[in-house]
Amino acid sequence: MFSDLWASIKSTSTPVSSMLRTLYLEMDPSMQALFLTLITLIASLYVLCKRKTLVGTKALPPGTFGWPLVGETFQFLFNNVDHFLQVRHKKYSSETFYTNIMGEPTVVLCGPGANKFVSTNESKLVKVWYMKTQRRFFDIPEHTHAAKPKQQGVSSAPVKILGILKPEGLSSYMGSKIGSIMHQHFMSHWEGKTEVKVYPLVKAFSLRLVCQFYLDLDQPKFATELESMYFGIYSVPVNFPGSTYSRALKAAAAIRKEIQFIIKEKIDALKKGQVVDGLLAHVVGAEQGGKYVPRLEISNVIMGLMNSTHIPIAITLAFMIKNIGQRPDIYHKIISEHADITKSKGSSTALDWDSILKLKYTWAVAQETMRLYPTAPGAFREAITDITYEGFTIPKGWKIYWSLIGINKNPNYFPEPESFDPSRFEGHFHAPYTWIPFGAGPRSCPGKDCTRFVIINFIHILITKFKWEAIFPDEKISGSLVPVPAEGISIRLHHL
Ligand code: HEM
Repeated sequence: MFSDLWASIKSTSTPVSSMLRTLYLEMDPSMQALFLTLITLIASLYVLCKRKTLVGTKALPPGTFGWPLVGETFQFLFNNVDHFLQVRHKKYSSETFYTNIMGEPTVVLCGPGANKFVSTNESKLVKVWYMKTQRRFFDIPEHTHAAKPKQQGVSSAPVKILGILKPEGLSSYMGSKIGSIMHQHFMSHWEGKTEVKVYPLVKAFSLRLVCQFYLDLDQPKFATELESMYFGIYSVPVNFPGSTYSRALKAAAAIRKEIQFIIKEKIDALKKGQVVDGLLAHVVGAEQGGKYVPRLEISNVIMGLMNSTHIPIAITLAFMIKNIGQRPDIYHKIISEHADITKSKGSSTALDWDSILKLKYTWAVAQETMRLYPTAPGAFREAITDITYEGFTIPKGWKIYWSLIGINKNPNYFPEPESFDPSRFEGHFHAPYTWIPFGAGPRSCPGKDCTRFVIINFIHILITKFKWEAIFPDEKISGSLVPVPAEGISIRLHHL
């Protein structure tokens, strides 16, 4: 907090701040600490007074700002997110409340009404807002709200990548790669084993996939860095040595440096007229106004995609495998669904998109997994103007935390919410806007089809080669905002 405060004094250039700066620099270290404590106290009092004024003048939803400066950031980041929401829903008997997260006055919205409201008012009443962690890791300038590239038409690089994520691109481009990656993965990690730990294995698989797919690397890299960065997004952005945030910052810098180096290699090869293969070469080679797309831009897009793909796919696969292993009824239903496809295709090649679409029950199992073990708990927006929502005001400039999972375990929307029941997603659809793991509206996830493609392909190979059961069905789940299998999910394997 002190370092942030000092950083903001350093970066502002009013006469008062220059005076404070001069004063600070002339003090000895003990006086400097006292000085910062005093400033913090004064700032807290100021924030308290300002809050009183804000709360007094607007018809805000119920809620509290929590502690001065830190607000309810710690409860949000470190309590289980379901608990954070449930406590406040009970207290305020509403799916809308205000709080302070990451030093920002924030209204938390959840429920079908909120899902429809936020997703249909993108760029009209709300715009995307990134936490400091995201801005620092992905090099997003403070006031950039990263409108979708295809809407702005600025850069062809991200558009080219996102095009490949569409179903037709997935089958033709990713299909050939994923087939051989899965074959090698199962040969080296599963074949011949009688017991395995699933989470480390599926992480290794998805790491290999992202390295091969996005960077054209045969040898996977960045295992620790990508994980640090992913979980560092939900950390307190104070950069002291050893903190989650500091580790994640270092990890992001290391990944960016390495990716830029790989991009440079591709550019050099292209300049020499060599034939360069792979998605990255395809993007790097795309010229904009006679120039190659800036390296920084490409590396940020690639980092974002690696981050969105690696851990979410691994966590979803791990919990899906665990639940299938605990439920013979689900296992048998999946096996019979895959039998026809296996007969016509064989089990060692990747399934094409048409086959993926036929495997509806397997997707229902994945959907139920994402309901109970969601990897994208929510997203931030900023109010572009004073917004009236359900009779309350969300003042202009306030942040909105759009909880995508707030009703995932609400019995009004999902009866017997704790039971793993894929049939909820079969045939009859749940009510609109009740289940949106990939978001909704113009900023919804462009990786939804890719997720479905990878997960179903993986389960297809697994189910046609093995039968399994979970060794510790009651294994604990760690993680507060994103669920992580605490012990890695051990299963007993039987080769078919
Ligand atoms: C379990 C898997 C996944 C889940 C649950 C998920 C969820 C989400 C959600 C909820 C958003 C919207 C955030 C918002 O509204 O601000 C999002 C955005 C995004 N996702 Fe995914 N995602 C998954 C996998 C993927 C994959 C595999 C990719 C890449 C291939 C991907 C790429 C992206 C990108 C680039 C965005 C930003 C879109 C934008 O800002 O317009 N995601 N994801």
